[in-house]
Amino acid sequence: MSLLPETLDPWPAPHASSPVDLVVDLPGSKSLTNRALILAALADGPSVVRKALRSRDTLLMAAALRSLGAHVDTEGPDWHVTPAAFSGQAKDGERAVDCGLAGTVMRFVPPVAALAPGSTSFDGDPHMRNRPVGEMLTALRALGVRVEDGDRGGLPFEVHGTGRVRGGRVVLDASASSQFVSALLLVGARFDEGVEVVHQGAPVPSLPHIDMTVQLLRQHGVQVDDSVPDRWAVAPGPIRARDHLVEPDLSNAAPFLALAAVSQGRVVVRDWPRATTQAGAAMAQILERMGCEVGFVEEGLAVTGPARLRGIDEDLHDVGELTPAVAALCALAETPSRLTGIAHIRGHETDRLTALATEINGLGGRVTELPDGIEIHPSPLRPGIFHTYADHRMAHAGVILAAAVEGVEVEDIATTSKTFPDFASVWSGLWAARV
Ligand SMILES: O=C(O)C1=C[C@@H](OP(=O)(O)O)[C@@H](O)[C@H](O)C1
Ligand SMILES: C=C(OP(=O)(O)O)C(=O)O
Repeated sequence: MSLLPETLDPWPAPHASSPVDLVVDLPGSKSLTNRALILAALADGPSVVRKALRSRDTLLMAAALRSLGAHVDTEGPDWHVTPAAFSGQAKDGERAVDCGLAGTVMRFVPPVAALAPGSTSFDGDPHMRNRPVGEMLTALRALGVRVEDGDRGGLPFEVHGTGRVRGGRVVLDASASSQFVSALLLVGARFDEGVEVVHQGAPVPSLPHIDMTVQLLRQHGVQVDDSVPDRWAVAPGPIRARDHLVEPDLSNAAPFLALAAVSQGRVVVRDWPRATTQAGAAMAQILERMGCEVGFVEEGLAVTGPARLRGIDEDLHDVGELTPAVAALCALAETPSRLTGIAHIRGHETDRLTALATEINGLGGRVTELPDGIEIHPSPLRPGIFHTYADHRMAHAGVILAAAVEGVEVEDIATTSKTFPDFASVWSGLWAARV
C-alpha cells in the first residue's frame, strides 16, 4: 500500500507500531514569513526574506503584495522583495486580493492597501467569509480609510486607498484575534500620525504573536511603545529595509514532536531557536507536563515520549493554534485533560472546538465542549475517518491519532498545504527513512 495520498480522501496515514527515532528539518514559519514580507514591501529599499516558507498562505501574501505594486520574487528559497515605490510598478487602479483561508492576508493586507492609490477588493475561500475582521475594518475607518463591506462586516470588502492614511489613536476590541492589532502596528509607521492602538474587551488572545510583530518592527528601526498592557503605539517614520532569516515553524513542529510522545520514541527538530517569539515554542513545556522528556541537543530540540502520557489542565489562550495537536495527545493520555481560554479558536480555519470534539468522539473518544475550551476523558479509540474541515491543524491532529491508533484515516490531508508544503510526503518519509 502506498504511504502517499493518491486521492484527496481519505488518507491511511502511517501508524507508529514501534518507537520512532528521528531528526527532522521543518519549513519556515508562516507568521515570520508573512510579517517579513509585509515589512519588506513597506520598507525604504529592497530586502531579502531568507528560507521563506513556500506554502499557500505565504504565496497568497506574495501575490497580494505584488498586486499592490511590490516586486516579490519567490523563485528560490530566498525571496527578494522590492517595495512599490522602488519597483516602478506602483499604479492607481483596481485590484483583487485572494485571502484564501489565510488570516494574515485578510488582516495584514488591508492597511497596506490603504496606502496604495486605487481600490482593492478582498475575498477568499467560502469559510473565510465567517472569520472575524469587521472590528479591524471599523478601526481602519476611524484612522481615516474608506472601507466598504457588506451587512455582516466581513469578507468580501473593498479598501479605497489614496496613498496616505492619517492614522492616530484607535480603540478596538481585539478579543477575537490578535491579528487585528498586529495588522495596524505593522503598517502604522507609514501613517501620517503613526498609530496608537488601544484594546478594550475580553483579553487579547495569542499575545506572543503581537510580541513577534513588535520585535520585527524594532528590527526594522520602527519605534514601538508597548510598555502599557493593551496599548501599543508606533511612531511615524520610515521602515528600514532589512533581510530576515526565517526560523522553522514551531507550531508546525507540533505533530512531529507529538510522534515521539505517542510512540515512546525520540524526535529532534533541527535548528529549534533558543530564543523566539513564536507561540509554538510552548509545545516543549506542554509535552513536558504530559510526561515527555524535553531538552536541547546539538542539532535542535529533542523530545522523548513517556511510557504513559498524562492528561493536562492547560490555558491555551496564548497558543491557541497548538490546540488541535495538544487535543489529539490528550485523547491518547491516561488521565483527563481540560484545555481552556480558547473561545477565539471557534473563529479559526474552522470552529476548532466543535471540530475536535466531533472528530475525536467519532473515533470513540470522550470529549465535551466548554464555552471556551474542551474537556477530554480517556477512552479507547477505534479505526475510522478523521475529517479536517479544510483546516491544516485538524489534519495534524488526525495524523497524530493515526500514528497511535491503527486504522485511522485522515480526510483531505492536502489541506496542510496552507502552511506546510508536501506535508503528507514529509510525514510518510519519516517512516520510509526508518525501513
Ligand atoms: O499573527 C499571526 O501570525 C497569528 C496569530 C494568531 O491568530 P489569532 O490571534 O487569531 O489566534 C495565530 O493563531 C495564527 O495562527 C497566526
Ligand atoms: C489560526 C491560524 O491561521 P491564520 O493565520 O489563518 O489565522 C493557524 O494557522 O492556526
